[in-house]
Amino acid sequence: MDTHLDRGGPAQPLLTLEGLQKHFPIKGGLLGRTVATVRAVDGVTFTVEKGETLGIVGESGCGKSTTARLLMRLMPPDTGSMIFDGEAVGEGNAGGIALRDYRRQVQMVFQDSYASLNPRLPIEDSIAFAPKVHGVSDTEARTRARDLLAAVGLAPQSFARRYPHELSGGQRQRVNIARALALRPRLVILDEPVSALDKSVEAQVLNLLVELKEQFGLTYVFISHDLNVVQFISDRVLVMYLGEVAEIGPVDAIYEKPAHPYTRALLASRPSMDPAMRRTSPPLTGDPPNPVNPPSGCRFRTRCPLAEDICASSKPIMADLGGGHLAACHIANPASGHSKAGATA
Ligand SMILES: Nc1ncnc2c1ncn2[C@@H]1O[C@H](COP(=O)(O)OP(=O)(O)OP(=O)(O)O)[C@@H](O)[C@H]1O
Repeated sequence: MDTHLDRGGPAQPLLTLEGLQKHFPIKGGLLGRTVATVRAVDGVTFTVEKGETLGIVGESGCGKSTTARLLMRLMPPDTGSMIFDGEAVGEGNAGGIALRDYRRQVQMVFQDSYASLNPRLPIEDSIAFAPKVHGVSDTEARTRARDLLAAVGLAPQSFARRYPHELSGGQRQRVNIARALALRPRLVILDEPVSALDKSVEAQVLNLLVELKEQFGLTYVFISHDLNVVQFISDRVLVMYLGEVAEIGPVDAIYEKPAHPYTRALLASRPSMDPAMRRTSPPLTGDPPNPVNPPSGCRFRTRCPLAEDICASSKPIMADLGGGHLAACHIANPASGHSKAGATA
């Protein structure tokens, strides 16, 4: 029971991440010493609210998948804290939630529909596997697997005993979604779940995800480089650039009134972009800088058409633009004294 809601106060986020950092050492030389460090995720703070879909977008290499792996605790962060429903993650004996319990409540669906399925097992057995490991009886796990196959639109009587190679990519991804739901999670991390699918199948799987979220009371973190897909499925959107959060806010604010020049440039790079916005904001050019040695101050400044001196000398803080919309940009921050009308139009 949610006591915050009972008291009529603001709902507690399902997940709160504060100052999350993950750097990867690059080893070199005969002695295998660390010669450089990839700053894949570099001080990321955000919440995931109960029942929402939070989309995460950004160019390749900006740290989306590393963030997903941290959220799943497939690896520990170097620093930073994770609070799940009010409990510190990974601190079971210290009054928090143990990793085993956390990993049951948070599940993941990957882009590669083959990767999470054992090619030698009928799909029913793959779905039933995790519940059995968690102490569910064989009969109950099998019943659960068949119910989930039906829920994802694959009639159990004709699909349960099939092997992964006997399915299409879309059907396999439906099985992966069923597998992710088998432990009755509260949060599902979807990392590019439809990127490998044809457009028509993509729409079917997205609609299925929307239905399942409602049916099972789920919360989603949906990672994608496809801005149209993220716009369709998300309640809020987080924009990442070079390991940091550039902007976060309700989906309509991000798509209709993007404040960060990076978000504006990303949106302007879409083929379907509104020509009015393309006039005020040029599309992205070039590649992001190397995350081993990111630019000082604002990391986007080397590609930003609005950059000023302050952008090199000082890191922008997250400015609150109202209505849950925040952006880390000196130019977009009305309180900075550098705000330009064009930056928030
Ligand atoms: N295990 C690792 N060792 C070293 N560097 C890594 C490792 N994993 C990721 N990186 C680097 O960290 C940065 C962020 O990678 P990440 O995969 O999180 O980005 P991404 O936004 O998900 O990109 P993509 O969309 O291409 O998957 C990249 O520069 C990547 O090369």
